[in-house]
Amino acid sequence: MGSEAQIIPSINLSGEALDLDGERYKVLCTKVREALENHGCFIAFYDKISKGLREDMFMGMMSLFDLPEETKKKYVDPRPYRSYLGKSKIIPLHESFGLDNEAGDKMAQEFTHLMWPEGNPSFCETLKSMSSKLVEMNNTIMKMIFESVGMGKLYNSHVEDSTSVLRIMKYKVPPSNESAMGLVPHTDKDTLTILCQNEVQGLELLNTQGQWITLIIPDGAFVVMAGDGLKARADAWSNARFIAAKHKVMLSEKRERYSFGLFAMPKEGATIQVPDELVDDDHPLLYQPFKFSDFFSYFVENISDDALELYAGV
Ligand SMILES: O=C(O)CCC(=O)C(=O)O
Ligand SMILES: [Fe+2]
Repeated sequence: MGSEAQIIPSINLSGEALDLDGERYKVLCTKVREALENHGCFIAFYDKISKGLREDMFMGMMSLFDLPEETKKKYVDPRPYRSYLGKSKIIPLHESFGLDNEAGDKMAQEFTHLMWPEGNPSFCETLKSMSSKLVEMNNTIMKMIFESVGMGKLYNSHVEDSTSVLRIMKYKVPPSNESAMGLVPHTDKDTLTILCQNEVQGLELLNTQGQWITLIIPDGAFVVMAGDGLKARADAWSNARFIAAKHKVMLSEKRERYSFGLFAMPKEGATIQVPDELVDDDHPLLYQPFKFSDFFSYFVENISDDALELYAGV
């Protein structure tokens, strides 16, 4: 298992690496693209998100999940994967919140006010700072992907068309000595996911040989994963073929696992459509044009591993 895990590339996206001159920056962009083409995933080091900010985030998350169940249940949002989820029959060890970044800083204020009516200004600031830095990281990676597939000119309109959700998660310690499912196998439906965890491992990836491998994520590193949205979009931009990483969470440690992540996706109403000039015999159309939000609703109603193929596949 361990040696398999090592094949998932680790990519240094620190300030210095991003400041490389033209040729070396291009090499880095290629590394990002190839990781997403070959594995749907890579481990990223990103120093613009400091250790202190990560620690503040996990501290705040611990006090958030320690709040009474009735308080946490007050967080309700009609859109999927936002409302507080706890005590689920399918994934009883998992608890989560999904905060919409569309509302910007207001989201952090309203959320912290709802959870702590007396206020929690420090966690509010941490949430604002973390979500804006994750959005910046997401944009940096998306720009590299666009440049690597020769579509740099589409990057600005992509940013305008995108939104994101910040998900905050806790996994309880499994009740017996055996490992237990924290989150069922799935691909993310979004464009790109960036995850960060405390020191408790548990994320597993289905590799291209069909084996589950445990990702050993170094302290402070991030996991970047392509979702179904990137798979479909990359096809539409340039016939690029990315893998949407299938993953799950398995818990075996005697400590609670905390993770948070940015899920970037097209805004409501954005359509994914391959331009005619990109379709030829060598690059046949893979997906019919579709509205991302309609696909997402379809997925929520018909949970399926092959939702993208079933919904939009040619
Ligand atoms: O907690 C994690 O590390 C993974 C979370 C995840 O896969 C998800 O929320 O889609
Ligand atoms: Fe996921």
